[in-house]
Amino acid sequence: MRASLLQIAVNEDETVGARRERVASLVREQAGSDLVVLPELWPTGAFAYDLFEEYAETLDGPTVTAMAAAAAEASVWLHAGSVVERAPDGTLYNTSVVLGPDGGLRSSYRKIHRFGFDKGEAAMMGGGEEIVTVRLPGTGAGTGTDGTVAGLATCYDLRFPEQFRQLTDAGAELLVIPAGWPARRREHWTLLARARAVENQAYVLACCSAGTHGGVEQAGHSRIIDPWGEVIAEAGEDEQILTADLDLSRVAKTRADFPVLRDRVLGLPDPRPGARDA
Ligand SMILES: O=C(O)CCC(=O)C(=O)O
Repeated sequence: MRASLLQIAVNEDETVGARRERVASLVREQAGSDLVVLPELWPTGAFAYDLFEEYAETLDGPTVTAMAAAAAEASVWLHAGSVVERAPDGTLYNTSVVLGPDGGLRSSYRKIHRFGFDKGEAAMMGGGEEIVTVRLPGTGAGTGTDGTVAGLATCYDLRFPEQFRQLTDAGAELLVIPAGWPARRREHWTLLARARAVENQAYVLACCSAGTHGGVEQAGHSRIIDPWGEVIAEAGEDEQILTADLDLSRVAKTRADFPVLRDRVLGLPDPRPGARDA
């Protein structure tokens, strides 16, 4: 599978509409890749809270429509990062969408762990309630059969390993993580993305924004990490396109050769009473 991560610069001197057109044209240029990935909330910026209401959209709104057309034109699977979704009851969600090579909506995922400690996204948005995997027919080790299973998570979710373990249990071989991670915690971004690859023995596609918006400089440093934890491609701090060829057969091979997932002890006992005081 050839994967391309588009580390988009999200700056305030570009309008949402202009960025949408620019990103659509970048997606169209990725013909030849199997899977293209965009960052979290790239239309507005993950920290541009004042734009969330104005640019909230349904999943047939302007961003998803433009991305669907671009995916179909390039004939690629497109993880279109996330958008501010307005649900029928008016609730806003940070929702990732996956579009097929024909432009059809194949899956969506509402970010479960909202960032902001009761402010920002955590105050403005509802939290997702579903663990989401999506099968990408025509890609990976299963090419020609049933394709790769991707597990979806977004930005702050990266800090919650239990979500990724559930994705692995649901069959994920590839973990796709769009983000708008702040530069001031870049070390956490790179460390945790690698940890999720090692502990789940899965490929990780971690796609962050670049630029600065809402007063928050973005971390960049998008990464493609293999199931052994090796970083096979890494971006710098500016807008960049990162492309790598993934050998999805390495997921099953790594899990068979070094079978830590098999060695899990499920249902660990409760802590021994009083152990803390011993
Ligand atoms: O966990 C972090 O440090 C950053 C998370 C974040 O920026 C987000 O989820 O939007």
